[in-house]
Amino acid sequence: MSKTLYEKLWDSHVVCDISTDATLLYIDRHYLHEVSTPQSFEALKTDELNVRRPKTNIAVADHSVPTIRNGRPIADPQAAAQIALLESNCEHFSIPYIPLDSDEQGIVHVIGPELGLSLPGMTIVCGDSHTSTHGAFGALAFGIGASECGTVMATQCLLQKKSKTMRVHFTGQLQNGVSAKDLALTLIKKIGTAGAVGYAIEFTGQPITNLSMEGRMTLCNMAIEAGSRTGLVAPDDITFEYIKGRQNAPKEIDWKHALKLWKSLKTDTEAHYDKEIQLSVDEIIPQVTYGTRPDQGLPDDGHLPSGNTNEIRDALSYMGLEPNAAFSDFKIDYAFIGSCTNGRIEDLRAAASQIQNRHVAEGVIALVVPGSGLVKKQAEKEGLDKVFIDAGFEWRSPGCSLCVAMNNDRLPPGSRCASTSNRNFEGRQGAMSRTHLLSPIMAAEAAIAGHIVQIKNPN
Ligand SMILES: CC(C)[C@H](C(=O)O)[C@@H](O)C(=O)O
Ligand code: SF4
Repeated sequence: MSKTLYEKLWDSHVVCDISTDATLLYIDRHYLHEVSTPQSFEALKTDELNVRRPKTNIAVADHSVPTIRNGRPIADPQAAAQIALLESNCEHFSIPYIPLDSDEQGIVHVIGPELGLSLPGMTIVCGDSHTSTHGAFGALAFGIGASECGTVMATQCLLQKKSKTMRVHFTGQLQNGVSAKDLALTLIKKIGTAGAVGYAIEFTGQPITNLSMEGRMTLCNMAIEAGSRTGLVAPDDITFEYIKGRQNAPKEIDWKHALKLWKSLKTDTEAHYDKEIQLSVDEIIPQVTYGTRPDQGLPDDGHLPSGNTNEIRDALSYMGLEPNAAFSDFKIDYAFIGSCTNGRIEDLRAAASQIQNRHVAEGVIALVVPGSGLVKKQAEKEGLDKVFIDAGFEWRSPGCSLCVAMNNDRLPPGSRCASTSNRNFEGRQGAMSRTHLLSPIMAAEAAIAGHIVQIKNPN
């Protein structure tokens, strides 16, 4: 029987079907961070359970870590306690933990792939909605709740309801300066934040297979912002090339066996998707959101909507914007380049190349926060840190940073930020703060101009 990639991944992990709505799935990899796990560890302790296979788990602190590290203990007592708890829980249950001072520390969705821990064909879970990121490798990856994290640790299994399948097929030729972030924002603008609820999305078509792994991760990362817990790209030579030689990637004979399996991970030609969407990328321009949901993308003419629904009126009012105003009216106070959406080396390269000896605008605070220590190291090797610092950007240490107001990096009320992150909800970057989602080159350009700019001729 012909199968989609999702069905192949699902079927190869079924332990047993419990009912039409519940299947017990085997879980290959569990990522942990400090925010969603305290309660799961507590449950294990209360029920006197052990972790079934400790080495399939890997933990790292990212959400609450300060991105200015000065060697002193973490000043914020809540963050310090959260991180200390993760450390002691990992020690207690023999779960591998990446310490804060390691080069390998970083945002969980950046470090997993980078260390060769996210591989094609796996089931990957984490108590974090952006676990969809790892689907870029042709893995069945999805976010789970805190109590489910405990179940996975204790049993290596999870009860799940099978999703319907959706193919998002891209055609055409990407214009210069248009990135995976723009594809994601365009799709979300088209289908809405609930457009893919209940579906596992598979991204297909030449513009997708042309994307680097970084680009594919950006796209799958944002599948959740369209309502889908799972984004998938079938693995190919670009995937294999990315994985080869990474710390935890299979080696020698194991690599050969793995490759054989991985090459079979694609949707059969006759397979049926429950829903199909086609998108031509020819006309896609760099995107920016104006509102308080990722699907509130600015119309392509660069003017805000007229505010003819309560929803749009409320969004514009929160964002401090006038109906019908033009693009360039979005004066910014902050620019943020980072997060698990756009904090990878390719993102930093793109932003740095946009700077071209120019300087951050007066009054704008611009942060570059590499997604991991390894990204930071690589960027420094390439001299990107110098490009950013010379241009007036702050060069920080890895963490979720301004993507989420759970650490020291926070926007003051009423301030406006051009941000490469994935969520623009009210208060996301700090109480009463305003977020515009966009790509790394758009963020760099906004930082320099002091307002959002429609890039016509990107470098
Ligand atoms: C804190 C965490 C559970 C949350 C998530 O689930 O995604 C966060 O990472 C986010 O981006 O909002
Ligand atoms: S970078 Fe942002 S989206 Fe990603 S895991 Fe951290 S808080 Fe969540």
